[in-house]
Amino acid sequence: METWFIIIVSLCIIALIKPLLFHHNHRKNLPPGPSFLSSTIILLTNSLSQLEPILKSLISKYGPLITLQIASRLSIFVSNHSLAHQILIQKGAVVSDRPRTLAVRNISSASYGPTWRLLRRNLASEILHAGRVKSYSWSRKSVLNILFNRLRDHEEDEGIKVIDHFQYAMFCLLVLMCFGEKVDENKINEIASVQRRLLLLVGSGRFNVLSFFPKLGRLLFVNRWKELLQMRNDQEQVLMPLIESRIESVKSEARKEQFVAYVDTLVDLELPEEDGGKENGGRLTVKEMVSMCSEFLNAGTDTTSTALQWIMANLVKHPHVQRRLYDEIVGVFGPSPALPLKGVELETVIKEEDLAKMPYLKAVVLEGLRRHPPGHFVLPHRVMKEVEVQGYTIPEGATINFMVGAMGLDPKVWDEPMEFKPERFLVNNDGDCEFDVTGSKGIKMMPFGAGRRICPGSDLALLHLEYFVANLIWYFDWRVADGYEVDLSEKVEFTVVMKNPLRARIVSRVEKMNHLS
Ligand code: HEM
Repeated sequence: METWFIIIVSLCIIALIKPLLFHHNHRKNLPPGPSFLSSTIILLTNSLSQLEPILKSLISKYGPLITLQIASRLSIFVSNHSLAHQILIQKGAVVSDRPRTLAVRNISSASYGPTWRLLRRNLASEILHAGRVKSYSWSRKSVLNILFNRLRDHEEDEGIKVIDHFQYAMFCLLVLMCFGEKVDENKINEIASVQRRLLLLVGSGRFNVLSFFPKLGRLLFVNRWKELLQMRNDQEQVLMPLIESRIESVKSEARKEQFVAYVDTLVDLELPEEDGGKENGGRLTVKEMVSMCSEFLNAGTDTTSTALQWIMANLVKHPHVQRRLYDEIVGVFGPSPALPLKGVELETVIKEEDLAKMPYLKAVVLEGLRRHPPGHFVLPHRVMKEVEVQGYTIPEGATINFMVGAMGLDPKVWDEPMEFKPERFLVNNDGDCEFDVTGSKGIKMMPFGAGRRICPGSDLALLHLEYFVANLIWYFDWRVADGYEVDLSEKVEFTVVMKNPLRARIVSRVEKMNHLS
């Protein structure tokens, strides 16, 4: 018999006994949900994203606020946008912690407190503020060139599997912002491979038991624990030399004038004393910087390339939407320029400061994020102080999860929610695109979360998406590859990706011959 089976049975027994011992006073007033035994099995055998279909059937039985319980740990699921607003915005101060997970130093898993504030403020004010983002605009143009060259290598193909190129391009971009260096294709592939392995394994749910029961899990699932350590070790082997080389080169006066990379901002951070600040003289260790850089790379690559693929798939599937977007671009910037010879830099690109002139482009990107948010859940939040929601009591220590995917498709909020209709985001059908993606006044969808833990990279992500979509459509006509159908079925990896990746036939809008003549 499999060891994991014995463990699950034992955990189920603990699950049955422990709540009776410790939580009988709260149980009466908890949001409804299935029994401890069902909850335990559901939570231990699925990753958060794999839970979605099970949760949808539980919602139809119990309503939009559900409790699942495993041992003494409560997981609450919220599928309704106004409840999400009530909890994340109105009661944000008490739900902004994170559950304790496998200890790594980064922003997304930091407890709500001084260290989280320091790390998040550093990212927001040193890297993601508008001025700094603008200083990286040369890197976006450079990566657009890389992407175009890769696509043109396959222009004659029957159908290009574009996701590989999107992922590669996003990695190039984020690696540049993170380490400040252009690295060669082999190195990018090495970084991408080690980062994706980590993401996919964590996303598979195999490490859930280590997160739920960190001490017991390490003892009982020794091999799984070793596998995780090995992966972290591999990651350190790849990222540490890049960090160390950047630190060394910044020390030399000659490099000081160059642009600021994420690593540069981590070097001088002083951690609060109560959170390990005494070790290493209050500074982050290089291993901790590996975790921080890993978070930066994963947060900005997988999510954005997933979203880009979904958007382009919809533009291929709905030629009238692509046409309208193309007309808008031509209306603002004129006819598509000719592609330069391969290997020659693009002279003309749509500049990022001009993206704001295109409301339909913005609407297309927002519709992509509504219909296919890369994450169907935000990261779990931990309740810091007992809180009342809709007459129920959610106790301190409970975990709250928000069902982003379900909110974007709620027929009570969205007309024909399954359809791809960017115009729903336009005021008066063809005016401006006005939509508050932060949800601070009210939540209709929340692809970036909402409240104090909202994604700090949302503006950068929207810029990347608008910039790449606009330039890809200005230069190329995107068509369905022969013998292929755009299939919008989903598959859960770390993000929710296309089950059958997009294969598109990409035709340059202006023949190269025109340019040569
Ligand atoms: C389309 C692209 C992106 C999507 C859909 C996305 C979505 C999200 C979501 C749903 C969360 C969790 C919010 C919560 O727990 O309430 C999050 C957190 C986070 N994201 Fe993003 N994100 C994207 C791009 C980026 C980029 C480009 C960066 C930075 C380079 C970034 C950095 C982060 C960080 C550091 C957190 C943790 C915040 C915290 O715990 O305080 N994300 N993101």
